[in-house]
Amino acid sequence: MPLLDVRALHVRARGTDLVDGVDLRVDRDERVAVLGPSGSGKSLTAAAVLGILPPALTVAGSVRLGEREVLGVPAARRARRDRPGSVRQDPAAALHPLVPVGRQLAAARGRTLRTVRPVLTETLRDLGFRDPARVLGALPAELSGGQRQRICLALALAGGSPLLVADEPTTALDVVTQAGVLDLLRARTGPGTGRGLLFVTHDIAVAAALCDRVVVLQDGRVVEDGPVAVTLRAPRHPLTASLLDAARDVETHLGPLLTRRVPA
Ligand SMILES: Nc1ncnc2c1ncn2[C@@H]1O[C@H](COP(=O)(O)OP(=O)(O)OP(=O)(O)O)[C@@H](O)[C@H]1O
Repeated sequence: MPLLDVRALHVRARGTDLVDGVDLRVDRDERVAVLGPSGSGKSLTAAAVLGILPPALTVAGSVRLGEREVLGVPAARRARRDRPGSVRQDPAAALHPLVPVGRQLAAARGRTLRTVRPVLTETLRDLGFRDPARVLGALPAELSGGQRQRICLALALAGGSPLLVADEPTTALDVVTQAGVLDLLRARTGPGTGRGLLFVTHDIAVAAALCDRVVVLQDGRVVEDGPVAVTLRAPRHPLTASLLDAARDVETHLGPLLTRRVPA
């Protein structure tokens, strides 16, 4: 049984289908990229899975987490196991600004900081923090953007759901920090971890580097769905081909710069 099974998902605003019959699934140990241009319905699809759609939007279809139907159930009314871990583009917005990071991480586990301090210290060390004690006592504003995003990843992992939904989690980060967050996502989800990842991005290079399968959206509809290696080698839909061409253009321009050596 898939971790996530979305069938014929519709999200509507005032009679217009913004998401128009999306089917997608994420299996255990699988990383799936949802790729598409701006406005194609990626974030609304992710929001429907997470239960965070604005109330003015109406939904139809089915979103199953394991065997449980959750479509239309807001995150706040869901059982903990039905709240997928969530990593968003803006980590500052995902964290309470006035509560120390350690207390937020403990609360995500439904515990007090005192009882889970050793586990959290270990988790933060695993996520590359050299000074976990300071980080546990810090307010989000006292951390860098990349550190905050790693805390959001820790929060997402602490929730207990085997499914992670990441919506453009690296878009706001510099390339070095971006690579670090992608490495962590690669290590914590996918083959051998028992976890699945739904990864929303407009960046085909990031999708290719991280995910096993890619689902391409255009105007709220799935236009292509297949293994990353096959789909990107031989795209069947013109949109996928044009996204690939754009990525190749960047590579053509960057290639000479990347191989140029700094003179000694
Ligand atoms: N609350 C809302 N009310 C009405 N329309 C909305 C609402 N939220 C999003 N939309 C519209 O729905 C469409 C899909 O939006 P969505 O945010 O899912 O796109 P996206 O593919 O994630 O784009 P981006 O990459 O720019 O984030 C867009 O045309 C957007 O303007």
